[in-house]
Parts: sequence; C-alpha cells; structure tokens
Amino acid sequence: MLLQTVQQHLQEEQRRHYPQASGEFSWLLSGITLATKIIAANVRRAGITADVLGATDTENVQGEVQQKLDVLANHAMMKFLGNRGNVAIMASEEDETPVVVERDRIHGKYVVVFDPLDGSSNIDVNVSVGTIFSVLRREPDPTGQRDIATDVLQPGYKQVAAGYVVYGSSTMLVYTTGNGVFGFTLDPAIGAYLLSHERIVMPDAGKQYSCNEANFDSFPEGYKKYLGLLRSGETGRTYSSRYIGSLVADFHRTLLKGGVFLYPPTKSHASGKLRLLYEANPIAFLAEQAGGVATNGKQRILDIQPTEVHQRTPLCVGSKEEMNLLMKMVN
Ligand SMILES: O=P(O)(O)OC[C@H]1O[C@](O)(COP(=O)(O)O)[C@@H](O)[C@@H]1O
Ligand SMILES: [Mg+2]
Ligand SMILES: [Mg+2]
Repeated sequence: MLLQTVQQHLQEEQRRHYPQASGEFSWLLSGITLATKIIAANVRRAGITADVLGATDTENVQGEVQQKLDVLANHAMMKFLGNRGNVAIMASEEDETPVVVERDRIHGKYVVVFDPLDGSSNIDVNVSVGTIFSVLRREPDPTGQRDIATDVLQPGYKQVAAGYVVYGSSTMLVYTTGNGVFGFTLDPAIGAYLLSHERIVMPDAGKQYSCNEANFDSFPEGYKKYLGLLRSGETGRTYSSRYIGSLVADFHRTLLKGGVFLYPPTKSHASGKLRLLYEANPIAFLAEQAGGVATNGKQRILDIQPTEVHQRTPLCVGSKEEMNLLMKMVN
C-alpha cells in the first residue's frame, strides 16, 4: 500500500475543510518540507562533513553561542520560505528582528515564526534535535507601511498551522492545521515525508514526567510539591523521569506516550527559558489539537498576548490528568 505524502494529505485535508482553499498554504508547507530535508541530510552527516558540528564565534540575540547547525538551519528556512511568494515576514530564534520579504510585503498572506534548530546543546552528542514552526495569517498591507510587530505579535490561538520536525532515529514531521495532528516519516529512499501517524491523540494520562531536575531547588513551591507528589506514587500511578534536553524530542515523547513536560520559572530564567512565539505556541497548538493541555502554570499558553518577538514563558504541557493536577498545585 502506497502511503500518502504530506502534500497529498494536505490537499485532501484542504478539500475536506477548506474547499475554497487556493493551495497557497500547501505551497508554503512545501518550503518547510524542503528546508527540513536539507537540515536532516546535514544532521545525518554531522561529523563527516566539516562545517556542521561545533560552534561559530557569534552569539544570537538570546546571548547563546550559535552552533554551525543553527546557522545552516536558519539559512535553509529563510531561503525556502522566503522564495514562496506568499510569506511576507519571517521571525527566527536566530535573528534579532523579523525579516521582511520586501517583494511580498504588500500581498504576502503569511507570517512564519520558527526555531530553526531546537536542542542545540545536543547537536554534537548525536541526540535528537528538531525544527519548530508556527504559521500566522496577515491582511494585505497596501501601503507597505504597517508596523510588522502587528503581524508577528499575534496570540497563539490565531495560528493557522504549527508543527515540528524531529531529527531522531528517523526524521518525522508532525503538524496541525487545526483539524487534528498528523505525523509523517521521511523515507530517505524516495526523499518524501509519508503519512505514518494518522490523527495522533495524546493519552489522557501517562507514566513519565519530564523536566530539568537540576533546577529543582529554584522551582516555585507549587512545582516542587507537584513533582514530589508524582514521585510519591500517591496519585496511584508510578512515574519515571525522562529528560532529553531538546524540547521537540521531549514533547514528541509526551505527545505519543502521555505524561507531562515542564520548564517552570527558575533562578536563571525567572520567566521561564522557552520562547513563546516559536517554541511554546506551536507546541501548545499541537498539544491541544491532540487532546492535551498547555499552560504557563497560570493561563492557557495560546491566550497569552505576545509583546516581544523573543519573549520567554514557563511551559507546562501534557496529558489532561497530569496537567489538571499541576494547575491545582501551582495556583
Ligand atoms: O538545558 P536546559 O536548561 O534544560 O534547557 C533545555 C531546553 O533548551 C532548549 O534547548 C532551547 O532551545 P534551543 O536549543 O532552540 O535554543 C530546548 O530545546 C530545551 O527544552
Ligand atoms: Mg528551541
Ligand atoms: Mg534553536
């Protein structure tokens, strides 16, 4: 049986849910599938090709030393999204300010925000890394004068699509356009993403919790009590701890197996470490579409009104049962 490619699946989805659709979104998504295939090829060869492993001597706006693969992945996303003809603005973790595609500034329907390479600290040690993206709509800008912040700083519930690619034992694209979550595995033999996980549903409860427990002492009291309760077995469930240190990989496991992933406020990151626009929002959209829950400990991630492109947020995401208990304990 021939598996559906991501383009075939998307066209079928669009026919079902958006009969008027122009095909522009699938053209945009083809830019992301192309860029991520190039990133995947470089991740797979990291170590045998000189210019992929290791750090550059430049820092990004977050004050992090950029890894060579961060820069390569950023170029690939910028190039293959920037030449789609319908993307007016791109905002990346690796660029201080959003990039306007001048040619498409007036008519471009879409804004794409992305984390070109997630899990950078794991690149050199051959542990799963990823790419995360979020797609927003924008109105045409006849004068070309509109403040781009208006188009970029939209709350997460306005996303028209979101997804990630995890470069692990296999390369997988997981995305949603608001009608469920679907997973596609890259078949290296034919170079196509094929439908391997139809309508992913996050289990209502899990057996694993995931957070960087090295920060435990600086977590707010509620989180400490919550983790203590999960460890105690008093919930009637036995939990094990899993933490990869790549958000994409830790979330991918939580999406498929259930449980909870937490990056609470810490001493070094008082408002959390992860970024709202290109990490928390796309992950939250996917989680909710799969029947899970995503908050910053107090409110729904998708309801947060962004004020800065690189703003950070605490992120708590996972199965209904673990998240309901968490919200009771941290509030
Ligand atoms: O090392 P820590 O503090 O646990 O942080 C790990 C987190 O930082 C990140 O690596 C940040 O993302 P980037 O690698 O894209 O900067 C997440 O993937 C991960 O969840
Ligand atoms: Mg990241
Ligand atoms: Mg990154």
